[in-house]
Amino acid sequence: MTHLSKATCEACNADARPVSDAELAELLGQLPDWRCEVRDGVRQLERAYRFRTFKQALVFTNAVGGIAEAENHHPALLTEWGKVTVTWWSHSIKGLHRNDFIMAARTDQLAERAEGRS
Ligand SMILES: C[C@H](O)[C@H](O)[C@H]1CNC2=NC(N)=NC(=O)C2=N1
Repeated sequence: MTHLSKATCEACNADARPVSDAELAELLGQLPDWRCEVRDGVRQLERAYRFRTFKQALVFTNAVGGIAEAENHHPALLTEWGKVTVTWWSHSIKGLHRNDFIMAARTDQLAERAEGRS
């Protein structure tokens, strides 16, 4: 089975299939630091990363923006002093697609290489 971070996103349109409850559990098992939140009935994947400085948080924020642009799949990003909260979901299906788990795994890869993690 391909690790999520090595998988590629597929084009996701309004009739794409959301992950099932069983797939959600299985995919979350591969992303132990992420949690599933439900906001206005929309399932979202979320993780906070901590940094020593705001500048390092901002550098990481821009790096996540870079992979989002490359894959045309975009997160919500909350950048604070010492912390970046990343939230992935698929707007087109108002829920979670396999793409969101791929991008969460790719986000973890960026974090592993980021400066100033605390
Ligand atoms: C037109 C463009 O491809 C779409 O709007 C893309 C852009 N980025 C996106 N990002 C996310 N998270 N969900 C989407 O449905 C989405 N759709």
